[in-house]
Amino acid sequence: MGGRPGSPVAAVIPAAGRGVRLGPGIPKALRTLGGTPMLVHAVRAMAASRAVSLVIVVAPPDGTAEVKSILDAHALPGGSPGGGWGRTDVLVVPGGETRQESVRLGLDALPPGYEIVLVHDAARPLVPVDIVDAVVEAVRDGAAAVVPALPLADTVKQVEPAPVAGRPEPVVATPDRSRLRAVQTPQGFDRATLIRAHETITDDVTDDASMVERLGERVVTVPGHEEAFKVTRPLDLILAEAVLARRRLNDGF
Ligand SMILES: Nc1ccn([C@@H]2O[C@H](COP(=O)(O)OP(=O)(O)OP(=O)(O)O)[C@@H](O)[C@H]2O)c(=O)n1
Ligand SMILES: C[C@](O)(CO)[C@H](O)COP(=O)(O)O
Repeated sequence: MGGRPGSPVAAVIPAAGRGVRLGPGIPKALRTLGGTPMLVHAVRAMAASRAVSLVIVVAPPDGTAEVKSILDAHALPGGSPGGGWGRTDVLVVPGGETRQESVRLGLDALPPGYEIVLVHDAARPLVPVDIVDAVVEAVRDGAAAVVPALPLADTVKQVEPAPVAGRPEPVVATPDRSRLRAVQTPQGFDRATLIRAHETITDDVTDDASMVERLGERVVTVPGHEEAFKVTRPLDLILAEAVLARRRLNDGF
């Protein structure tokens, strides 16, 4: 592939999940971190990259108006009309039943001209801009799909799942940990490849890059970052608050 040096970049942020594993409450993306909704942190993280000129937020299906008003309330003063995020425009569309469906609905709203697309979980609010830029650069250099990845700290076992949760599960294999990676977002794509993947793969998958793999296309990694972790369970929220507090201390506000 020849590379896409100057292509404008759009980011789709799926934010329509309920956050069941985080516990009862409002949708996860709207829960606050340091007093600011997680989704706003995620939009800021994308807009912090000079490459990203459009963010498409995929909101809970019954929460589009609320998400728009939250984003308006946190927009920068003097931003572009309807956007308010400096160089970056922000659109809000309703999401679906699964993450995969929400991403597809976000892609349906993608205007022409954006040949590079990032997909970033609202649930990864603290991803550093260097990771966003590294993913963009790798797609601009010609990769069809790019994922930020980290080595694992734990040994991983493959099991025969128990019919009842919590019961012992027979271990069937221990994959070589040195060849495993935990992958994060933003994942970056050549637009046409990502759209073809979403049109072709209909069974449930847990990330967009695996859909591209199933097309037989090459997916590559760039180094991820510990602070790009996904807020999934209650302890993650405590960790995210601590990371944010440390950043604010270091930045002097
Ligand atoms: N129907 C869905 C489900 C998930 N997501 C988004 O996909 C990202 C990753 O999903 P996850 O962390 O699993 O979030 P939830 O689905 O909200 O969490 P849970 O599985 O605990 O309910 C989140 O930003 C979430 O909002 C989405 O846009 N639409
Ligand atoms: C896309 C992802 O964040 C990559 O690690 C992850 O697969 C999302 O999983 P979830 O169960 O939808 O949170």
